[in-house]
Amino acid sequence: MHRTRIKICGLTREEDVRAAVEAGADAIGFVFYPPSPRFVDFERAAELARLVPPFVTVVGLFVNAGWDYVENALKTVPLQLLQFHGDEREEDCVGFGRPYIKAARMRQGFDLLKYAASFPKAQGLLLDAFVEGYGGGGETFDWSLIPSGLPLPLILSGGLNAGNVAEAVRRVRPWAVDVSSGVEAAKGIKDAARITEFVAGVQNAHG
Ligand SMILES: O=C(O)c1ccccc1NCC(=O)[C@H](O)[C@H](O)COP(=O)(O)O
Repeated sequence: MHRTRIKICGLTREEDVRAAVEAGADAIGFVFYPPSPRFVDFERAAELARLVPPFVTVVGLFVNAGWDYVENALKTVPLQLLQFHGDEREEDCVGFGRPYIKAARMRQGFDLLKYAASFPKAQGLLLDAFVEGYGGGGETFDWSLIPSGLPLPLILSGGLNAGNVAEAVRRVRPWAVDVSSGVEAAKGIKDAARITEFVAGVQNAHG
């Protein structure tokens, strides 16, 4: 079994970036969605990104953002991967000169295979729970809704934490996991111990 990659999302503080990198995160995410309690502006994100060493991917998360907004982010922040977490279509996600992943908001009756087919250029599909406010809600979804035969690497998210991530990895076998609320002391404030426990939980899943 491959090593499950780990992304920690919604970082706003220097100590949290350091804690994520130190714990072994493969990627860190900045939320560029102003209504979010985890929102950071581009200048702040650029400062935080300076703390990220090589081979840890810096991801920018957008929700229904305009073209100029994403372009401006890219001018200021060294983003290596774009995460589109809203109602974007394929044509809204390509053309920025960066790979992208697309979030799917999982719920009963949602046709994930059809959805995946509408993002042929995506590098991966991030499965999140359907929550008000688009994401970062700390809620799990029914993992049995995930069909087999997905054409893209699967990134599992939504309500993961140190207590459930090992079971999630064993059951779903995702390429990667993504967490925000589950490693927080408060919204936007990460907790170093919870980050370390979460990473250990992923590693435990591999036996
Ligand atoms: O974090 C937010 O506030 C947010 C707002 C709008 C869209 C997405 C958002 N976050 C997404 C993530 O942090 C993760 O990709 C994922 O949803 C995990 O969230 P959580 O359930 O809190 O672990």
